[in-house]
Amino acid sequence: MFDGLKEKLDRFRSDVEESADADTEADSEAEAEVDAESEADAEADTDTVEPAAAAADETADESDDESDGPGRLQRAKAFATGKVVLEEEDLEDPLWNLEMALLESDVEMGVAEAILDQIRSNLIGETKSQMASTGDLVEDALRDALLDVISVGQFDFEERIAEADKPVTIVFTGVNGVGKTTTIAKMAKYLEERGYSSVLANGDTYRAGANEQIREHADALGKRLIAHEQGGDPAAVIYDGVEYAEANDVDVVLGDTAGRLHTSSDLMAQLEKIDRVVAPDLTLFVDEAVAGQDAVERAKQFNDAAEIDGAVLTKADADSQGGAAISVAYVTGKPVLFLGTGQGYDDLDRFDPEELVDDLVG
Ligand SMILES: Nc1nc2c(ncn2[C@@H]2O[C@H](COP(=O)(O)OP(=O)(O)OP(=O)(O)O)[C@@H](O)[C@H]2O)c(=O)[nH]1
Repeated sequence: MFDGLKEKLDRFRSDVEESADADTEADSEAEAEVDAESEADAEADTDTVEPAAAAADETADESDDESDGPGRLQRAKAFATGKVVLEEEDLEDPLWNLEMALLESDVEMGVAEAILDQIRSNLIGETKSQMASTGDLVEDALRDALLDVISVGQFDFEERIAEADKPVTIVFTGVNGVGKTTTIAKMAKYLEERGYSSVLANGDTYRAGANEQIREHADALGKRLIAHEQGGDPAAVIYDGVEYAEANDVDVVLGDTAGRLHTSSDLMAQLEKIDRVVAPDLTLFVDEAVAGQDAVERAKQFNDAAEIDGAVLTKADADSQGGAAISVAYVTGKPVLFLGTGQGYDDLDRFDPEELVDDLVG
């Protein structure tokens, strides 16, 4: 998962190391020069001269140093005390390469910029002791920057379910073919393992064969399915699911919806009606991690049209880029809550930003 992105992040670390180490060598030579010059000056000063001439000499020395740039002197001094200052010029090329790498990985442009800004402000002027390598500094800066964008809006899903009045109604939205129905089945299993019963309600009354598809999952998992005829009212199906749950002490209603395009005003009217009729506790947007920027754009559009509470990204097992996983929360302000990591019912992982960042950067 996200292997391509991991490699690119790793390359950024070695880029900065190379760039900073090249400067460190130059600084070490500069420091030797500074030392040699001060020794020579000290000798000359003791041998000679009038105080006024010595003051003039000092001024000349300072302007010599400034001609090399104040940063160079600061770095030479820092080097002498076993510390090195990272400067903008050390990061210029590596940051440019990182930006390209993030965009190639389908990270949304605004998200890539936020990551770069954060890294820049974390690293520039940063000193490293001999104990902390440049690589460690870069790793920390990357970790902070990624965590900032990935963990936007996170909340504890299980706590939310535990605390909500039962039945809890969760509606799943998203375009078709991305793995919505499979995700609902996985969620039923996930909840069961945590002690919650669930009923499935097929609000996808649009697509021929949708009832059969979800029924297969319901049968395989031993779950009750509420379904109406094709062409029926999706809000009515989910409403029946809620009634069934109330009558039978079922904890969670998992409502599927038709996966028509987000540009369809029909679909949005349908979601609005579901909102009015059953007031879902959570609306989860489902899309494929592998769809990259397209998934990010759809998440934004769905959220604009019918507010979502969080996202599930499926097929993360087949995604080496990671762009959607990194971008969706920052762009929508709503958290990624789960990753689909395979076709089996157990392949639904709680999205843990820290774990993901450790995996990407560690
Ligand atoms: N590798 C992998 N495949 C997945 C994952 N989630 C779903 N799939 C597969 O994706 C395909 C489509 O999944 P569905 O659940 O039918 O998609 P859907 O969004 O419900 O499609 P519609 O019902 O047409 O809207 C199926 O073959 C699933 O097995 C996942 O996390 N990883």
